[in-house]
Amino acid sequence: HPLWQNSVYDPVLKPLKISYDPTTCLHIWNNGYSFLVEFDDSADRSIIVGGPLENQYRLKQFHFHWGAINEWGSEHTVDCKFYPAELHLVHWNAVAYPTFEEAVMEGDGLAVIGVFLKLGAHHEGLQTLVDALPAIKHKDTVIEFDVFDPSCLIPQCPDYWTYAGSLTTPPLTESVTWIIKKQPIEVDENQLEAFRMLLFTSDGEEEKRMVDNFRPLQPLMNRTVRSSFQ
Ligand SMILES: NS(=O)(=O)c1ccc(C(=O)NCC(F)(F)F)cc1
Ligand SMILES: [Zn+2]
Repeated sequence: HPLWQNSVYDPVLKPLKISYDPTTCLHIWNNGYSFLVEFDDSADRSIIVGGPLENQYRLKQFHFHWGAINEWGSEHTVDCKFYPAELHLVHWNAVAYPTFEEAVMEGDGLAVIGVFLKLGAHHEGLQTLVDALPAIKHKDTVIEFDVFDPSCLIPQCPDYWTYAGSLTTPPLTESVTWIIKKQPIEVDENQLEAFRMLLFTSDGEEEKRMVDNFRPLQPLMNRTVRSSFQ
């Protein structure tokens, strides 16, 4: 969604508090749309609270969206500008709902932190993920991933935009409180290229490179985007 132009500063918005336990990391896999790092969400061990949220939310997985070239790839824009990639950290409201699947259907069910990736310096923390990608080149391949702290992918700057939105892939349910960080993280060209080496296709099928796995921009309609900063 086009951020900034239609956003209004909300002084009531609190800082977002993020506390992840790196040992809740389970595995990294290629689901045929993106690559996901999944976490053990059977207890409140990796959670976010505060910001625009009423409850605390549990981390379930994170994944990315990216383009075939650096001119586009993100699912949100700032000043009409796309970033080459966007990270989504997906959390669910385990206080209000017994399962993730149920939370997906509720207006306050999910909270997704969006982080823009921009071309720049090498990102040490991301490299750990990049090194695992060749092992999950094909759809439905998975490798164990024991310890990873996703906080290393979230910029220090506390500023964010927030709005009530939806999943960006089917079933597109309107269950997401979006929290988009203003500051991007920097990654280098080799790291972006590593994303583009993944395949949408399974082993043995005709290879289709996993690129442009983003939803096209959607109209904001009558939604208000609030900013935590002036
Ligand atoms: N790209 S996004 O909006 O962060 C996004 C986040 C999560 C899901 C997801 O879990 N879909 C599976 C479900 F829930 F069963 F439907 C889809 C999209
Ligand atoms: Zn996503």
